[in-house]
Amino acid sequence: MWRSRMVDGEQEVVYVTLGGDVLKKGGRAFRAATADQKYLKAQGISSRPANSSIEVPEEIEPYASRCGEDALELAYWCVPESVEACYRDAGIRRLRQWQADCLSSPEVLSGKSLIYVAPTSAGKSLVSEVLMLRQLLFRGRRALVILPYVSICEERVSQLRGSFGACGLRVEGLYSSSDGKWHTGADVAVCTIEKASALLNRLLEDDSLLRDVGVVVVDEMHLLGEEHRGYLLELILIKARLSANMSAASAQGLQIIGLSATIPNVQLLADWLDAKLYVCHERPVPLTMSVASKKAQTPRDPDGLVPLVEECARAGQSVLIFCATKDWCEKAATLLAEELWEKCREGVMDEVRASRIRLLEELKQAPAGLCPILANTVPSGLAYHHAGLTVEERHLLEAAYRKGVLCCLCATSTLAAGVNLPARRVIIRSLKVGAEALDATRFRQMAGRAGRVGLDTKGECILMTRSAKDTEEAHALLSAQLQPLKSSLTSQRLVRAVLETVALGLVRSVEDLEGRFARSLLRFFEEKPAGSEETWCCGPEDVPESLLKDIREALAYLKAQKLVRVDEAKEMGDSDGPLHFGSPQGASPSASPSKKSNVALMATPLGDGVVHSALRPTEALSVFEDLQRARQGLCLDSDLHLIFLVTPAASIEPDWSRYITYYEKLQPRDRAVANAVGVSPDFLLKQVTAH
Ligand SMILES: Nc1ncnc2c1ncn2[C@@H]1O[C@H](COP(=O)(O)OP(=O)(O)OP(=O)(O)O)[C@@H](O)[C@H]1O
Repeated sequence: MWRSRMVDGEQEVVYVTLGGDVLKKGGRAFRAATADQKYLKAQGISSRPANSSIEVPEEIEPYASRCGEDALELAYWCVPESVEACYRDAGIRRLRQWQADCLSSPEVLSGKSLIYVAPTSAGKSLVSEVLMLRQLLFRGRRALVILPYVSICEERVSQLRGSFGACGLRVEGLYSSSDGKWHTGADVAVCTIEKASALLNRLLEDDSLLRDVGVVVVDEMHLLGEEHRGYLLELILIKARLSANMSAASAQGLQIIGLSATIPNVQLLADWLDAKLYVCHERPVPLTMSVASKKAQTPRDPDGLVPLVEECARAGQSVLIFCATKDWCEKAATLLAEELWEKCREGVMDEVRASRIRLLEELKQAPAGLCPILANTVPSGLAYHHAGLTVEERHLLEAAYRKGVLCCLCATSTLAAGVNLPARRVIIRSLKVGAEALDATRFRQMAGRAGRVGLDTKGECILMTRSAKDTEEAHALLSAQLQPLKSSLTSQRLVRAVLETVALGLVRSVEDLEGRFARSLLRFFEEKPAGSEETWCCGPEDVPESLLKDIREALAYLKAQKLVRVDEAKEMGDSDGPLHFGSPQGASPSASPSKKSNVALMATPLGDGVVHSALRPTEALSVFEDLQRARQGLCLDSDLHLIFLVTPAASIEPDWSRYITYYEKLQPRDRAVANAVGVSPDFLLKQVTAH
């Protein structure tokens, strides 16, 4: 394929050969392109999009002569030589046995969805990368990678650029301040959940989802059950699959690859996505877990943290300490630096010492300047790490820890869920995370950081306790199972799902909503009666009553808020009705459609606006109400009204008695603005009484 890419700010045209080598535009590239095309034509593969995919790359040169018989070789899976070399540089020479077993399904290699489960640090990313490469190189499709946090997105972008870049593939990160546009030249988009949802809506509007995207990779898929963001992840997959089933391109299909932690009902995910399930329990570096209860220690170190760190410091091993709060992190780093100052320096190579001094200089140059705590701790190879640090500071400290310049980080739980920074020993100092109790999911994430692949022969996790009750709870945590996955797409979240699917034209009638849409929900698979039909083409028969009731309520709400219109007069005919899937294109639906419920559903302009805003319907309606009020009279006497209008909608609950104190101090003109936007004395009184 010919590609255009930016190199040092200059546009450069390159040819990527069949074998994945990148050649600059010129005589050699043209000769290679002609030879490749001739060869592919002889194999019956034309350059027309409909016939251009290489279904069995193992039969095509140069892969045919490279792939051999050994499934642990990257070449066996048709990874181009150039990419293989990059993996080798990163320490990946051969696949692990479980990785090869997981890939070894012919159905998955030809595009069936896959859910796989493996312990932390098992090397889950590599499996998804091999499958992505097949879609990108041999089918000419694009890949969407969805990750839960910005920090992991950054890490994955640089890792994928390192490996995929070698064969001319371009990787784009869509998170934080990115404009969220997937530029045409980029083959892979790496996004957070929120950006992925907005991006998908845009792709669906352009009708380019199925034409372009061949694979969606979802990391940490068990987050689907998470209350605040999980529903958005479910909605992304619902929209993608509804679209895949509607498109004429569905023959090519959309492959969903989900990486999940061990949850008791992981089979549910596979059933829902009609995916193959692979489960591996092996950890490349064995993990031991223990509880350390408080012993009589020094007044400065009542928990006995210092000896646990000292043991590793003396052996030159790295330690991660998880603390409940930011304050604890800073205090722990200070305490350890003071207590271990001399010991931490013994045996430290001059080179490391010089690197620590350089790190201090770099921190000094960072926009926030050098924090006095870090100034004290870094020379001993210690630092704290929490959300109070700036992005630059965090990057500097993470890089230093990775290189071994720092040997101990005192961090909050966000580090466990974010970047990949393993340690020989993980110490969890409390059974609390902030004010909340430490649950099994977070505990596993933290413990999973123990043991660095290739560097350690084992990993250790020590859970510190302060009382007999704590010790009992800690032992329970060691053996605790994660909670079974349960859909969080309920009430107002279900309202959003109905609105988005209707506005995007993925659901076009009440029958469609109660049939195909209902069957695309994870809840349908949680609640469906045994033996019920699983095909998408059925109507509401078999859909559990409670689910139908909730969907009808969501629709009633949307109608009442004038976000969706139900056009009773317009019955959906065969030409404009929902496509019926699971049956050949154009074949009549197997379930006889009830004409009565086959009435058209469409979003109103306000409904479309709500979807475009990417806000929750309730938030968007409240913004709309504010804007309508502002249209009747915008108060420019002071800045308050404008500030109110541009403040992002957020569901925060203020301290109402403090709020009243501020309200009482407002100038009369500002108070008039407050009254005009609905913050009246009556309203405030009600809030104080209610809370
Ligand atoms: N076959 C392999 N040979 C050597 N190293 C490997 C192999 N596969 C993966 N790795 C390395 O193992 C480390 C962990 O891999 P990865 O981040 O994919 O793990 P993971 O299973 O996604 O873990 P987590 O759940 O913690 O994110 C990485 O440094 C990766 O380069």
